[in-house]
Amino acid sequence: MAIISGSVAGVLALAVVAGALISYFGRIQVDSREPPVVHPKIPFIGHLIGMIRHGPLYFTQVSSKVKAPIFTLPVLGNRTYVCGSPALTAAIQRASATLDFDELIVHAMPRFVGLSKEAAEILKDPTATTEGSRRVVEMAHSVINPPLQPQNMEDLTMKQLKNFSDYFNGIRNDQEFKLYHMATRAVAFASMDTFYGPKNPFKLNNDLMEDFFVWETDVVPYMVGFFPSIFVRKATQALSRMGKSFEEYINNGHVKEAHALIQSRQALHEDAGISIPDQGRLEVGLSLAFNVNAGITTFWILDNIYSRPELLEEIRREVRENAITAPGTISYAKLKDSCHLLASVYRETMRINAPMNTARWVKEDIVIADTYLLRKGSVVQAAGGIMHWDPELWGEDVHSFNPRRFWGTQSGLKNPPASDQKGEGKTSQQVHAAAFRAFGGGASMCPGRFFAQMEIMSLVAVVVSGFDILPPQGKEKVDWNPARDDTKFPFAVSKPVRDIDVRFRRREGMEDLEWKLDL
Ligand code: HEM
Repeated sequence: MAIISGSVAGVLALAVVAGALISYFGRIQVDSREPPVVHPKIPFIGHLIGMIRHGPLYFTQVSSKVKAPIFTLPVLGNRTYVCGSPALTAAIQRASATLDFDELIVHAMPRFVGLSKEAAEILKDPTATTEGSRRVVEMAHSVINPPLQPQNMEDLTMKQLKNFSDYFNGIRNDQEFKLYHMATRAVAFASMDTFYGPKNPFKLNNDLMEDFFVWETDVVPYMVGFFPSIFVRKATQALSRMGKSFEEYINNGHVKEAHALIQSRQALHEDAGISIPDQGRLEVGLSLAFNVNAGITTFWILDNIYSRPELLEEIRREVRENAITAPGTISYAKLKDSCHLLASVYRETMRINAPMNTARWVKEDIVIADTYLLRKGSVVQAAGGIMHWDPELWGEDVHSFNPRRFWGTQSGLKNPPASDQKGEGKTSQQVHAAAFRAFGGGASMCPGRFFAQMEIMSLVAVVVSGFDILPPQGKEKVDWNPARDDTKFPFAVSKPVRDIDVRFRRREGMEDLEWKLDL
C-alpha cells in the first residue's frame, strides 16, 4: 500500500504539517545541536515557494550555499532536515525505528488517493501504539515485499516478460511512436495485466490509462489539497473514475484472477474494515508503483543508447554474445549476470534522472552520528538531487552521462574510466553505497527494484536487438536528448520536457523473427 516516493512524501509531509500548524506564525525555536538553519527570505513560506519553483534543484541550490552535510529548512512553522551526505544518510537509514517511513505514509496516503476519513482513521490506528498491534501499513509490507524478492518472483517475471514479448512482436514495421508515451504505456498495460489479471480496469476501459497519467502528472498539487476539485480538476476527476473502476473490479470478483499479492492485499483491507470505494482508491495508489518509473527509465535509457551510435553497437554486441540463447530468445538471467555495460548504463541513467528524496518522519528526538539533533514531529529527507549530482562524490564529470561509471559495481565510481576503456588499471574510487538514491535505502528501500531491473533491462535488450529507431516519415533525424524536467518534484524518475517522435523498423534479417523474453 505504501507507494509514495520520498520526494512527494517530503513535499506532502510539509503540507500535512502545515495543516496542523497553519495558525503558528512565529519563528521556530531551534536547538543549537540541530543541523544549521537556513532561514528563507520570505518567512514561513519562502522554502515552500522555492521547492515549488525549482523542484528537486532547490535543495541542491541551498546545499551549495550552506556547504553543510545536513541542514534545517524552517517551513510553515515546522522544520524539514535535508541531508546531502551519504554517510549521514546511512546513519538515518540505520535509525529506522525512530526515523520512520510508515508514519509518513499513514499521513500521506489519504491525500494521495483521496481516502475517506474512516479509512484514514483505520490507517492511523491509534490503538496500535498503545496495544502494540500491527497497523495495516506494516502488514502490507508482508503482503507486497516477499513476492517481489528475486527468489520468489519467477511467476511475475514470466508473466511480465510474456506481455512485453507480445507487445514487441505486435509492432508493425515502420510503425511510428512518441517514444516516451510508448515506453510508459507499454510498461503500464503489461503491469496491470501481470498484477491485476485479464479483467483489470485498464484492460476493460483503455481510456483509464490516460486518466492514470493525468492524475500521476498532477499528484503533488492534488495532494497539497488546496481546493483540488477547482485547481486540479482533471486529476481529481481522473482519480475518481479510476477509483470507481477498481471498486467495480472488486465488486465483480475479478480480483480472483489477479496475482496472489493483490488477492492477499484485498483480504487485508477487507479484514481491516476498509470500505470497497476506499479499497478501490488504494489500488490506484499501488498501480503507481507498478506503472510509472520503469517506463520512464526505459525511455531515458533508449534515448541515451540510440543517441550514441557506438554505444548502441557495443550494447547490441554484448547482448548478442551473452544473452541471446536461441534466435529471438533473450535470457534475463544472462542479461543480469553477463551484460555489464547494459547494467552500467541502467544505473548511470538513474543516477542522472532519478534524483529521489527519501523522507522519514521523526517519531522521537534523536541524535544521529553523535552530532545532529533531529526533533520529534519533523521530517528528514535524504536528498537524491544533492547526492546524485555532487562532483565531490562522483568527480568532475558528474553532470555527463558516462556509460561505464557503474561497470561491475552497484555503487558507481568516482573518476570513472573514459568511455572506450573498461576500467582496468584506473585510479577510480568506489562511491559510498548510500549515495545512489534511485530506490531509496534502508528498511523501506523499494521492494520492486529487482522486478524493475528485470523489466527495464529486458525491454532495452529487445529493442536494441530487434529494432532500428529511425526518424518519422518526412523527418531527417530523430530529435534525441530532450532536457530533464527539473521544474517539478518528480515521483521518482524525472520526466523529459518533451517527447521524441520515432519510427521502429525491424532490423535487417530479423523482419520475421518472433521475440521471446525469457527468465
Ligand atoms: C525504476 C523503477 C522504480 C524506482 C526508481 C522506484 C523507486 C522507489 C523509491 C525511491 C521508493 C521509496 C523508498 C524509500 O523511501 O526508501 C519506492 C517505494 C516502493 N516501490 Fe518502487 N521504484 C521503482 C519500481 C517499482 C516497481 C516495479 C514496484 C513493484 C513491482 C515498486 C514497488 C514499490 C513499493 C511497494 C514501495 C513502497 C515501499 C514501502 O512502503 O516500504 N517499485 N520505490
